[in-house]
Amino acid sequence: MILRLGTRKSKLALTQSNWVKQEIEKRFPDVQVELVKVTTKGDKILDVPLAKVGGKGLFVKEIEEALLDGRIDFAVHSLKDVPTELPQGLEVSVFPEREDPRDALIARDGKGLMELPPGAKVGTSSLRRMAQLRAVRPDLVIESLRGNLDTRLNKLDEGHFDAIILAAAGLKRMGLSGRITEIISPEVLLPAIGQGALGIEFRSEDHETRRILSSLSHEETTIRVRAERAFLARLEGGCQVPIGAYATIEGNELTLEGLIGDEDGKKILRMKKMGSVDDPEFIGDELGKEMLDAGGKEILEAVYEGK
Ligand SMILES: NCc1[nH]cc(CCC(=O)O)c1CC(=O)O
Repeated sequence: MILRLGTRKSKLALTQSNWVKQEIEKRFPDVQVELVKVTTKGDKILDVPLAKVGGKGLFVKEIEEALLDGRIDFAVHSLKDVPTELPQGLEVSVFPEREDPRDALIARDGKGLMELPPGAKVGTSSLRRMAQLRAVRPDLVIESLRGNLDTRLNKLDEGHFDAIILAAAGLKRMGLSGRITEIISPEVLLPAIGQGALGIEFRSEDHETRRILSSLSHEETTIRVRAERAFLARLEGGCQVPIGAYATIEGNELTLEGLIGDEDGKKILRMKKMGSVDDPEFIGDELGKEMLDAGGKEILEAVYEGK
């Protein structure tokens, strides 16, 4: 049997898709996974800060069209790029074991975040990173940095920046963890919702594909990302607003920490909620509600108005 896996063409997407292909073929000797390359809008617009392009799901829309058309059977996404609302008939419900969810600093001369000289130029295009960086190091000059991983590292190496911030997971998956000069603690930079996790998307009615993909599902990852994504759904935010959420599990207890900030890092609301691992959606939704009521709503409205 052949399963067609729709993938973006970036090196990271291909690495992730090939990893899933291998894992499936290892478990199901009579299944063959065939990669089908799909170009997304997010891959074409590489010169404009993503926040300005707007629109959720820039990296997934064309892939979802291919899924709905039946040109492909499933797709592997970086979960943090996947909006909470999906087209009718599709679902993202299989989550393999999460890679490192934290952000990483890559500095040209090996310095850590707090050792960067005053006024150092730091590249990132994520509003979440920008807001939190400005809160701890208001002196840094933060500038937009887009493009795939190689492009971003090249811009650092060419001297356009003193340091850049990237998700540790992408670097690790590509074998580039040697470039990391500091893994930044979630206490300083709360990660993006779903960062470091993969989400596998398929047609809800395709039971055979679901059965095969389910074998890759990782329980702890699934509980954590379900809580984080319920928080995101309550905030109705895409990755274009300064929000983050990070879930951890100890025993039967789930802790979810959420963040809502404004772009200049002047207002940052950070709250935590704990509960049972049995109901991650409840914890995510409740934390979202509590944070909106505690001033998050006003912060988000001001961010949206500025656009
Ligand atoms: N928004 C881009 C994006 N989407 C997924 C990753 C890689 C890490 C991951 O799987 O979370 C990245 C790059 C980055 O943020 O540095």
